[in-house]
Amino acid sequence: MSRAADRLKAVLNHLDPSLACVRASNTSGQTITHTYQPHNLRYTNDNDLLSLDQRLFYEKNGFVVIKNLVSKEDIDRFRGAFERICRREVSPPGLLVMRDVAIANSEFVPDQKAVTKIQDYQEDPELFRYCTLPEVLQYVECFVGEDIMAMHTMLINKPPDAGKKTSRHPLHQDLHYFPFRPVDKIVCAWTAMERITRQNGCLVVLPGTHTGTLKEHDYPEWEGGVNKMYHGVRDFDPELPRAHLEMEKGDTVFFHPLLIHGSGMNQTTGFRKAISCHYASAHCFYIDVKDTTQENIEEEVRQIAERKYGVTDAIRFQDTWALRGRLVKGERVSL
Ligand SMILES: CCCC(=O)SCCNC(=O)CCNC(=O)[C@H](O)C(C)(C)COP(=O)(O)OP(=O)(O)OC[C@H]1O[C@@H](n2cnc3c(N)ncnc32)[C@H](O)[C@@H]1OP(=O)(O)O
Ligand SMILES: Nc1ncnc2c1ncn2[C@@H]1O[C@H](COP(=O)(O)OP(=O)(O)OP(=O)(O)O)[C@@H](O)[C@H]1O
Ligand SMILES: O=C(O)CCC(=O)C(=O)O
Ligand SMILES: [Fe+2]
Ligand SMILES: [Mg+2]
Repeated sequence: MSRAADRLKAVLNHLDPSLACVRASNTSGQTITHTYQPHNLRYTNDNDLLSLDQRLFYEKNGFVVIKNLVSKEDIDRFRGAFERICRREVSPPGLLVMRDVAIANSEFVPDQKAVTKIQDYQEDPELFRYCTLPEVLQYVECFVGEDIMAMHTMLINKPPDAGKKTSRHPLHQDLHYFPFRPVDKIVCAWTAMERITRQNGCLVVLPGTHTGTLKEHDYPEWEGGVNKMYHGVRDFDPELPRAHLEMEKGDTVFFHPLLIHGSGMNQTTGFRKAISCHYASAHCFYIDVKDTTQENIEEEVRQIAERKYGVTDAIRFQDTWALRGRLVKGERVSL
């Protein structure tokens, strides 16, 4: 970032919000004038980590990619932990193993369906280390503040498409799954565990959609089938510009829970891996989703809990989150 921008940032931090514009001099003594709109910086905090350009990018687009954030060594360790789970050498409590709806052969276990993702790895110490990495948390703090909960953990192992396009993830907003607010105090960290391209199904985002509202979600009408709980935004404007986020091993994208995103099919023979965690401020609060568009996902979670644990109404949707959430920094307040 330029010196002038640095100085502008310093000015902005001490500015009376009622002022309409600021003037600063650049290094050659010329006066530059910038319009200051306080609401433009509603999504990020200043902790001297994100540059002003990166903050403005997130404010405008709803995501920011940080190159080479997680080390290759750590990623190799996460991969090892994932393989141990696939080989059934370990079975952390609460872990959900999901197999692709169309695939019958696994990467590691013959005669088993391929693991397409594991979810809720909070009791696997090696995998959960990802959620506590200081290099990740320092960025998370820029979005949610100092008291941080790790709410939702996944390792996605997008399989080679079996020919039915079921390896796609429909366009969606993650907030659809979350009964907690405020929305701006939630952020996802998603780290590429290898080189991820359009070929193997990179993340696809609709920049700027984080400024909208939560939309109605349901299963897309795809001929080849859709994975359980992979709801998509019901009406989205197909003309909206898309950004295909091609990333290298270790690159990490932070994105807002209203940002519409998905991923395309994996047209390679390898399994495309990414590890992610959704963080929320520990000051967030639970909401009741009854009579909202989120009722349909609440009902599906209830059915799965019933099938898996034999519980019916004993556990509320909010409780399933309170049980899985883990404090990773500061103080646990209301989540
Ligand atoms: C920000 C958040 C974004 C997201 O989290 S989006 C995705 C959220 N996904 C999830 O929460 C994962 C949901 N998955 C699950 O709960 C389980 O994997 C699932 C689908 C219940 C299967 O559980 P298991 O009991 O381990 O599997 P099973 O082999 O006994 O099958 C039971 C019945 O489920 C079916 N099934 C299995 N995998 C599926 C799939 N991928 N898509 C759709 N249906 C699937 C399977 O055919 C079987 O059906 P049936 O009982 O024979 O009629
Ligand atoms: N009808 C739909 N409803 C919801 N999501 C969709 C629909 N059709 C496609 N998508 C999703 O839109 C996203 C972007 O698809 P797009 O075709 O732009 O990318 P891709 O398939 O990754 O790349 P490429 O165009 O190179 O094949 C993917 O997440 C895909 O799953
Ligand atoms: O890794 C991917 O394909 C995206 C997964 C995703 O967006 C999700 O599970 O919510
Ligand atoms: Fe998502
Ligand atoms: Mg496509």
